[in-house]
Amino acid sequence: MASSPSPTLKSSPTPYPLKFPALPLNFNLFTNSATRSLCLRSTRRLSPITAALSAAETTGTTGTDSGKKKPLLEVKDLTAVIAESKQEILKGVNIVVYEGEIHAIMGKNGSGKSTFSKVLVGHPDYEVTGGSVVFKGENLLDMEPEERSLAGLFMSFQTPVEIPGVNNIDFLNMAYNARRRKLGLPELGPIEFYAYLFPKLELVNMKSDFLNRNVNEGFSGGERKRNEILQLAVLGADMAILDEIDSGLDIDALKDVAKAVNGLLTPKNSVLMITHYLRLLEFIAPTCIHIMENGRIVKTGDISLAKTLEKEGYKAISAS
Ligand SMILES: Nc1ncnc2c1ncn2[C@@H]1O[C@H](COP(=O)(O)OP(=O)(O)OP(=O)(O)O)[C@@H](O)[C@H]1O
Repeated sequence: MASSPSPTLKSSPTPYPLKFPALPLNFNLFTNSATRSLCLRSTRRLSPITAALSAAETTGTTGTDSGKKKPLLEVKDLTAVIAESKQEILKGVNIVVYEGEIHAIMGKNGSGKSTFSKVLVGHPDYEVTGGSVVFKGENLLDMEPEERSLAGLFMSFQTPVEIPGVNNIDFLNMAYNARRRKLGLPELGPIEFYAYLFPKLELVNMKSDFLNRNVNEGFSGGERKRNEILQLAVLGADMAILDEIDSGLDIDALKDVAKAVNGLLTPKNSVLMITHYLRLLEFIAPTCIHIMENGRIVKTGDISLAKTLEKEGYKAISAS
C-alpha cells in the first residue's frame, strides 16, 4: 500500500496444500450498478494523501476521473460449500469493489461473512460451486492461494495463527524477501530490513520487543490484531480483507489500528472489512456497507445502515 515499495505483496506465506478447483467461468466484466448507486462514494473520509490526490483529481490535475475508477474485485453469484460436508454456505454473493474504496460487510453470527473472505483467499475448507470472482481483471478462482496473495490479496484472519519457533522479525523478513524474489528484486538483509520495518512499527504503534517474540505466541488478542496490520504494512496489498480486526481491541488499540489502515490507503487500493460494530466504521469510513444474511448480501447502503443496526438490531433490516 502507500508506504510499501511494492503494491502487491502477501500477508503470510500460508501454504494451503490443496488445489482450488478450476471452474468454467464467465470472464466478462460486469457492473453491479444497483450496488454502486447505494454506496456513498463521495462521502468517504480520506487519509491526507488520498484527500490530496482526490482534490487533484477533481481539479483535473492527475487526468484521472474518480468516476472512471477501475473495479478491483467483482464477485458475481458466488456459491460455495464446506468441502467436507458439502453444506452450502454462500448462496449467491454479489459485490463490486472499485479502486480506493472501503467496503464493510456486517451480518448476524453465522451468516457467512468469514466464509466469504476465506473463499476469496482460496481456503481449502471450502469449494466454490458457482459464480465468478474477477480480481484486477483476472479470474481469481483459477489461482492457487499463494498466487492470489502474490496478485495483491491480503487477509487478516479473525483468529491469527501462532507460529511457534519462528520469531516475528524473521517471519516478516522471510515473507517480504519471498515477495521480492518473485518480483525479481534483491532480498533485504537484516539491517536493511529493520530500517524498512521500523517506520511500520511506528505506524501501528507497536513496541519493537514484539519483533523478537515468536509469531503471535502468547500475544493478547489485541496484540495479534496489531501484528496482522503490521504484516499488512510490511507486505502491502491491493486489497486487504480484514476479518473482525476490531474484535478484542481496547479503544486506544482500535484507534491505532484504524489510523494505520487509513495511513495505508491510496486511491488505488481497497479494503474489505468484516465487522459487527459501528465504532470501527467511525474510524475507518466505509464507502459502502453490505449486510450479509444466510450466505447472500441482502442490503447495501451507507453508514446509516450500521447506525440503524446499532440502534435497532438486525430485525430492522432483515430481508426475511
Ligand atoms: N469449516 C467449517 N466446518 C463446518 N461449518 C462451517 C465451516 N465454516 C463455516 N461453517 C459454518 O458456516 C456458517 C457461516 O460461518 P461464518 O464463519 O462464515 O459466519 P460469520 O458470518 O463469519 O459469523 P461470525 O459473525 O460469528 O464470525 C456457520 O454456521 C458455520 O458454523
